[in-house]
Amino acid sequence: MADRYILVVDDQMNNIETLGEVLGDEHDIHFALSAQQALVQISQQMPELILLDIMMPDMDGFQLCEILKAKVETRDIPIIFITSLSTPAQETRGLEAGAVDYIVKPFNASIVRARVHNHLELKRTKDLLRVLSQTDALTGLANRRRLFEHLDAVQDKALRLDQPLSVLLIDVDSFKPYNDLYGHIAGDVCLQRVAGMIQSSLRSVTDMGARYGGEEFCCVLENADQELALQIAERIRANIEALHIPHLHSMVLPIVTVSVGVASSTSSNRSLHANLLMAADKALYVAKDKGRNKVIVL
Ligand SMILES: Nc1nc2c(ncn2[C@@H]2O[C@H](COP(=O)(O)OP(=O)(O)OP(=O)(O)O)[C@@H](O)[C@H]2O)c(=O)[nH]1
Repeated sequence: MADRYILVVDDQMNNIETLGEVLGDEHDIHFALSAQQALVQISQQMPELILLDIMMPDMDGFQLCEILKAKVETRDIPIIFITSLSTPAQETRGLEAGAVDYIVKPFNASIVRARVHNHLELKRTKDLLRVLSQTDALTGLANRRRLFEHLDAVQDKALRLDQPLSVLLIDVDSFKPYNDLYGHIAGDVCLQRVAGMIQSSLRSVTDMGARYGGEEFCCVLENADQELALQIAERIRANIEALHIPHLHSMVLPIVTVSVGVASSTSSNRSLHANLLMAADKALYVAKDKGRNKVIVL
């Protein structure tokens, strides 16, 4: 698979070729002849695992490992040192720099294959667990934990880049009567459809939809001022209405509708950043109070 490759970093071409022969049948192998070249390649496409030599001119393997472990984007890439430096002190230094393993040359081909296999399995399991721990099981949207992590990150970014940031709080109207009339399982299906429509009404790269609570959703809109946030909120409201999911006991219409609270901040109004959710919640309350199926900004 193109997005699953192993990067071999070694200044000796013959070492790269040997590892290519050992692993090439089962893995996509890319190589870099220096630490600098490796950094460029990693910034273009993230490898699944790195096999790293230590003694290289300019920057050695220990330094490269430390740089990669210090960056959020690269710190989870497993690094295996593969080197002729064999003292316990050198091996300790490699493992303390953050490597998952340390293989001394000359190596045994089947042991290298087995270790690479094991570390890839471990990495894939960790990745899967991370995704599961950040995903809402019913709707597939981001869960609250992921939402708050994301909000922290985008708030910092908005301040740094001097960009506006908006959030939407979306609540399904009269959902208790929906459950009471159609049953809890139908209620779950309704939430899935609403979540799917929220997701597909957002901009793909800059927006995130999350399940905030039971029948409540939150969207984080990067680089969106109040005007754009209102447009997106209205699109979500109208698209959900257009699903025409029957709801004969709704106090609004005989179909499922949502109310939306909108809050926006600009970098000239920094104090709002911490309070965006609270402001959106107040706007949502007003949307409910004014009859539901509405988008409100205060
Ligand atoms: N089916 C289903 N129902 C849920 C889930 N989470 C929360 N609910 C239900 O959502 C309903 C929310 O009801 P309320 O908070 O009273 O609000 P409402 O009836 O939607 O009224 P308004 O929000 O004021 O329009 C409750 O009956 C919850 O049991 C879920 O995961 N599945």
